[in-house]
Amino acid sequence: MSETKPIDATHLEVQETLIPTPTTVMSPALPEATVSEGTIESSCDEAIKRDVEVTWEDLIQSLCRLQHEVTNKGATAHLEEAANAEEVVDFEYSQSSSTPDFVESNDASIHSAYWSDHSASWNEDSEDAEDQEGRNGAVEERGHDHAPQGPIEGINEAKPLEYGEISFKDLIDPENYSNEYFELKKSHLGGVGAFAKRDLKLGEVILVERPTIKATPWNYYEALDELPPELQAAIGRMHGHRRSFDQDYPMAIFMTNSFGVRGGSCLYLIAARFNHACNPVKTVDYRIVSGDIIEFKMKKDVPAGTELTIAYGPISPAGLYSMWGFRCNCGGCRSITDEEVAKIDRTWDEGGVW
Ligand SMILES: C[S@@+](CC[C@H](N)C(=O)[O-])C[C@H]1O[C@@H](n2cnc3c(N)ncnc32)[C@H](O)[C@@H]1O
Repeated sequence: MSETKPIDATHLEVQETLIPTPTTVMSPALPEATVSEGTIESSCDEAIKRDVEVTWEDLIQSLCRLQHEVTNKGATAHLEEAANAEEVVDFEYSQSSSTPDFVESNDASIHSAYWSDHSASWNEDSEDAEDQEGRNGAVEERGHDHAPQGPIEGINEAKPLEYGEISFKDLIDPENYSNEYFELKKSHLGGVGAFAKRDLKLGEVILVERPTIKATPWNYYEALDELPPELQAAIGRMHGHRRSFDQDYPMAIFMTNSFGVRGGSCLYLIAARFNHACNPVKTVDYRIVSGDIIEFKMKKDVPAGTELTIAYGPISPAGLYSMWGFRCNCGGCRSITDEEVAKIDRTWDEGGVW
């Protein structure tokens, strides 16, 4: 088990705006962010309602709108910046993300984001813009005092770990990771999940992690090649949901598990193991600080043994099915119907969303 101790992270710079979600949306030529201030609906839902196919353009447009809704003022600038640079724009997985308060604040059915916001704020429950600004300003003070930290036993034992650095020993065996707060083990939701080892309290920071890979879909394979074989093997064991027939498994792993950050997507071998629950039900918020360090904080009190969940982003149950391949049954959302599933499956049969 990794040891933890309070850390002094006041020097860390908090990232301005982040979109948390384990999902990344590729957009070499990013569509202009046509935004509305109204209710957020995913393109999948919209398409289903309109009885039309889900198209790549629908999805991108909807996510752009979501991003704007979530980050309010900040998103437009981010999108424009990304478009100018022809960058990938990621929507955290909400393995996205959601900006501060982001996801949750905007749509009851959407849940804050897995791969969260580009902002310093936690993707927790809604707060008004003024409050968010205040929180952003106060981030350093309130910040990292409970965060797990090294040194940790194992290969790196002699060298103190940086803030959020997970030991190599843990990274090459992530399925068995455990710290003071939670352990990874088999989940009834699917695959591996994170479970509270003791009663956890609202506000406790339970995980801080640096990315093992920070990349875009265009340089992901090179980044993967540069890792030690043990880390490549650990990544190769992760779950990957293929979103189209021409997506290979390594890319599916990256897309299923990475969180969008400014300028790319980050793969965190521990954070990626948290399963999804929609906003009202999720128990953990997350945010990105210093560009690419992810922090998970308890959103509510939970008893020992509870599976800990984050929201994969501002996304509907239909979107979750399309992007991550599961039917959300968290109790906090309207479950996707068999008819909707069949419609999305037909879209895949005809070539996938993107
Ligand atoms: C980022 S991974 C989460 C960790 C994953 N369970 C594992 O074993 O590595 C996302 C995948 O976990 C599963 N998953 C996450 N949340 C789920 C949920 N609420 N219900 C069912 N499956 C879920 C889906 O297979 C999804 O594609």
